[in-house]
Amino acid sequence: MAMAYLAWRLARRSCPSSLQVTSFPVVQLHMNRTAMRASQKDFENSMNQVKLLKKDPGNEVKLKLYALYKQATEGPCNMPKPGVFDLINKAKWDAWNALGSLPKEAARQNYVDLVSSLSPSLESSSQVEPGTDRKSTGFETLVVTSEDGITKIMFNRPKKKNAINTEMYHEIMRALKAASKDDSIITVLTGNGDYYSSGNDLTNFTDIPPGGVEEKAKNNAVLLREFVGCFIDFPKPLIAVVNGPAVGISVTLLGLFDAVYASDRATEMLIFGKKLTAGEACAQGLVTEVFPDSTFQKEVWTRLKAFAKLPPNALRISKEVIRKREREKLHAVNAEECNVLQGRWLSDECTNAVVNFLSRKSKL
Ligand SMILES: CCCCC/C=C/C(=O)SCCNC(=O)CCNC(=O)[C@H](O)C(C)(C)COP(=O)(O)OP(=O)(O)OC[C@H]1O[C@@H](n2cnc3c(N)ncnc32)[C@H](O)[C@@H]1OP(=O)(O)O
Repeated sequence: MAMAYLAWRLARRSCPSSLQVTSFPVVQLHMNRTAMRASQKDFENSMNQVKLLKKDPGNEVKLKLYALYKQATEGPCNMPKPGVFDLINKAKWDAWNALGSLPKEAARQNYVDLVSSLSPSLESSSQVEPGTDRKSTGFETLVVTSEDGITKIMFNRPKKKNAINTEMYHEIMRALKAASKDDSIITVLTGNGDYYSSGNDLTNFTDIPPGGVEEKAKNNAVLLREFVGCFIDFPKPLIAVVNGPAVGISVTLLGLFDAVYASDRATEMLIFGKKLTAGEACAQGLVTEVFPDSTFQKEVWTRLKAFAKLPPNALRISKEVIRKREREKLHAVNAEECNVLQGRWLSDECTNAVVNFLSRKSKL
């Protein structure tokens, strides 16, 4: 895909000088959390978060929280059953009693999960204890976490090399919109597994609506325009942590990030199907800085943590000043390219390329 204007912008981008670093293994932290049961600390953080709920979660959820809290701290219900007219205490007793012999640890985990699922309705988490790791649920294709001023949006289809299917396009847009409004200072996109992303999921082209391929191409153009538009308009510093190879739309988007850090394991496939190494992409201004794969995560996250301590308003305003002149033009180019692509998706060349890929492993 030739995005001439972006390519021109990228060619002007220079690699900034090094910044100081400290240790910040965010990825490891996240993996440990998911692999283990909720700790007492997680439980206490969740109790604090409940106090910050902006919206009333409703009686059903409050009863569930009460019951899980009692079960986690005292074990199975040990109170005499209240009388039928003591409605409130009876409802609480019923909820607790319904948990039966659920172990304390499981109740603690369920409590943490339940609070985590309520996180979109949390009050500004600037009031949340520093260092608290909040994980947003409700995403099928992403893992979204917020910690130490950094919202991390991680593509999470590693078995498909993080190919972007229709659901993932929508979820990325949703995550970006939420990140633009949350209390994080910077937003990071990265990939889970050995790829950053293999670009558009080519099976997207096989799901043909009743209006046929023309309707499909039109829908794709609308989706792509909105998707790229979210990146053009994103108000906070946006950083790509390119952990492995990047292909197609995932490369094109890099031009809309404020910094792109790449592992030297990353290769990018660009115009004319040429593969660029991360070093070559850096020399061309597409990548800000390249790190050896062995130290990539540690060095990059350390640096990002330092960024996230910078004054948030100054960062936002600087981005606005730098980007506002080009935003209108980028939207115009985006609209034009989506129109062109709508036609290209109906071409024999595109059909053949998709069929060739899908028929490699008899996916057709
Ligand atoms: C709204 C529409 C927007 C359109 C604009 C966007 C345009 C683009 O992004 S164009 C670029 C599209 N991407 C590609 O053409 C890449 C296709 N993939 C590959 O060439 C290769 O898979 C690879 C080089 C990325 C990796 O090769 P390899 O290491 O040999 O691994 P596999 O091919 O076995 O892949 C593992 C697994 O993942 C599936 N997969 C990988 N990429 C995609 C993809 N882009 N779409 C769909 N599926 C993908 C692959 O089929 C394998 O699946 P299984 O066979 O089920 O294991």
